[in-house]
Order: sequence, then structure tokens, then C-alpha cells
Amino acid sequence: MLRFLDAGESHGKGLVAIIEGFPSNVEIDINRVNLQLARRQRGYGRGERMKIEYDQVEILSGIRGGKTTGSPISMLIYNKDYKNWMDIMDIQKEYTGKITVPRPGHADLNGILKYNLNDIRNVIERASARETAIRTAIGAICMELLNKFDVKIVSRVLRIGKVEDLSRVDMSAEENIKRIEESQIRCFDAKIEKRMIEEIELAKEKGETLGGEVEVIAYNIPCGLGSYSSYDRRMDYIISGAIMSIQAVKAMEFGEGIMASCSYGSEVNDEIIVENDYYKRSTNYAGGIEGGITNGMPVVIKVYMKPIPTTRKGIKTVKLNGEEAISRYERSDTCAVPSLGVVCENILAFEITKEFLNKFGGDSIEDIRNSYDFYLKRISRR
Ligand SMILES: Cc1cc2nc3c(=O)[nH]c(=O)nc-3n(C[C@H](O)[C@H](O)[C@H](O)COP(=O)(O)O)c2cc1C
Ligand SMILES: C=C(O[C@@H]1CC(C(=O)O)=C[C@@H](OP(=O)(O)O)[C@H]1O)C(=O)O
Repeated sequence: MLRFLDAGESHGKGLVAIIEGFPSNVEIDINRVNLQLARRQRGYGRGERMKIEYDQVEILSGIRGGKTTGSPISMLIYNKDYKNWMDIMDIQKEYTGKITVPRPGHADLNGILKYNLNDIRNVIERASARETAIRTAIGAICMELLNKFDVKIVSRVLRIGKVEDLSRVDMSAEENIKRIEESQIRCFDAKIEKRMIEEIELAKEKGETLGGEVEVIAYNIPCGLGSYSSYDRRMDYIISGAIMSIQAVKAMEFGEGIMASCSYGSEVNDEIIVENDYYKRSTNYAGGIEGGITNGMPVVIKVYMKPIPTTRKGIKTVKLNGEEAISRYERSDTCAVPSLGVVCENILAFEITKEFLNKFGGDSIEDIRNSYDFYLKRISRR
């Protein structure tokens, strides 16, 4: 079973992870992994921190001569900002400048109470979305395996605050993806991109922050990943748990789930057809999952992010000594929705890989390939 464990603090030395259960003989291009890390850092609306970091992964084990060995893959991303936080983050010496004003919307107060701490810094450090850097690297390693089976996972920004990009886009087309990648917002429509940037600037001027919505699509996912047999093997359970665990994500949707909930059944159940020797659906309202199992159509999700909780504009709170106070501000992103799309792509890549390996098993890529080819032949109509 593919699994990972990650650790690390936002302003500590770095982030670490161990991936276990990854098959052998998978070629890994570290440049492609680092490209995912760079994509995650880009995007209009990010704060000062992203000017300091230049995320690159260092592999410590499990890859040799450009290929996985089947042993645990351990890796590390250094925090460049650590040099500015060495006193505060010292593992031995206690830092006296404790943070005692919890920010509404962040983990601050719940973390303090739960872990019986007296310095909110201890909560901030691990609750921070800095952790999404290492999860992106884990997903990017998984993408290297999925690439071999022509799986492609892409995303775009649909909305920043109230500004929507309503363009209908075929995201399987290279030229459309190129356009999205070149956009500072990672949206498709250049005119809307301008309005989104203005919206972020306006929020920044007001000391405010913004959330939004992204769409993520995984192409070429074979029918048969996940299962209806138990609740925790359902693909929608697995994907939603992983996506909802991303910091500041407050809702998600599979396919046209919301629209379907206010339609007639015959309008939104995707008709079954045969195309190129395989069962397909004439539409994809279900977003590629029926009965907890992928159905061979693209897996489509929409993910909703709340506005960044740390705002320059103060919010009423209460100090740890009970006195009324206004939330504190050091620095923060104004909007991280473009980054969210990249994080979702890679988190989805991990979950799909896990279920791909559950289905096609095998300790080496060769065994997986045999099992995959055999299965695709079996479910073909030819
Ligand atoms: C890519 C990304 C960047 C983020 N940047 C910030 C930030 O700069 N400041 C902040 O307060 N929250 C930021 N967040 C959100 C917080 O980490 C998150 O709201 C907080 O941990 C509380 O968790 P919850 O919103 O899931 O309940 C970011 C989230 C993501 C995904
Ligand atoms: C460091 C990252 O995101 C951080 C997530 C984050 C938070 O509170 O979640 C707060 C900010 O960090 P800082 O407090 O150092 O300014 C973001 O920059 C990153 O995405 O790599």
C-alpha cells in the first residue's frame, strides 16, 4: 500500500517526507518534480515569503541512477527563510517573544488549547500551508509513474473572489494548458485575468484577502479505481478527504454535483455508450466516478478556498489572558488560489497513484504494466 509521512515547520530547517510502497524501476526526472514546486510558488497574490523561498527537492534515498529502487523514498525541501528565524526556531533555547493573540480563521486558538501550549508560534508552524510544498513534491513523484500510463492532471482558476472565468475550456488541449500556465492567475481568459488581478490589488489596498475556486481534471484514468465494497475504498471518499485536508479549502464538488442536485434524474445521469472499443459516457456530469469507482471518464473536481485568514485589517479576538484584542499581522498572502490548483493536482496524483497500485499491484513498473495491459484488454469490447 502506497503511503507517506511528512513533517517540518514553516520556519524550521525544512520539510521532510518518506514515501513507502512506491514500485521499482520508475524513471524519475527531478527537474519535473522541481517544476511542480516552482508552479506552486507562482501566481498573483502571494506575499513576501514566496520571494524568499526557491523550493527544490533533495532526494535522500529510494532513487538511484534516475530510477526508483522499490525502497522508501525520503526527501527534503529546505526553508530558505530559516536563516531569518534561527533564534525563534531554536530547538533548545526558549524564545521569550511568545505569540498570545490568536487569529480568527487560523489554527491558533484550537491548537493552543488542544496541545496545552503557551506560545501560538508552536501551532502556526505546523498548521501553515507551507506543508503543501512537500505534499506537492510527493504528488510530483507519483506523477512520474502516472505519466507512463498517459495520465495527465491539469487545473485552472475559475474564480477569484467574485470575479469568474466562465470560458468553456478543453483542458486536454496542449495550447489551452499553455495559455493557463502563462497566465499570472492560472485562468484562461486574459481579460478576466486582468480583472482578477485588479480584484486582488483592491483587496490588498483594503487590508483584505480573497479566496476562490479552481477546477482540476485528471485525464486517462482507467475504469476500476476505488470500490463500492466499503465506504473507505470509495474513490470519492478518498479524493475528498485528501482535497479537504488542504489548508483553507472549505468545499469541493465532483463533476456537476451541485447542478445535479437540482435537476431531474434523466437529465444528469450520463448515458452509456461505446467509443473506440471501450464503454464511455456521452456526458460527464458524474465527474468520472460512479459507485465509488472511476468509470473511465476524466475525474473532474472543483475546489473552493476561503479567503486567507491573516488580514492586515484587524479582526476582533481575545488574548490568551482573556483580554479583548485585535488580531495581529506580520505578513501574509493576499490570495493563494492559483497555488491551490497546483497543490490539488499533485495531491490528486498521490491518491490516484495509491488506487492505481491497489488495482494493478506489482513491485516493479514492469509487473504493473503487464497487469494494466491485461486488464485494459479484458474490459475492451473488441
Ligand atoms: C497555498 C496556500 C497558501 C496560504 N497562505 C496563507 C497565508 O499567507 N496566510 C494565512 O493566514 N493563511 C494562509 N493559508 C491558509 C491557512 O494555512 C489556513 O487557512 C489555516 O491553516 C487554517 O486552516 P483551515 O482554513 O483549513 O481551517 C494558505 C493556504 C494555502 C493552500
Ligand atoms: C510558506 C508558504 O505559505 C505560507 C502559508 C501560510 C499559512 O499561514 O498557511 C503563511 C505564509 O507564510 P509566512 O507566515 O512565512 O509569511 C505563507 O507564505 C508556502 O506556500 O510555501
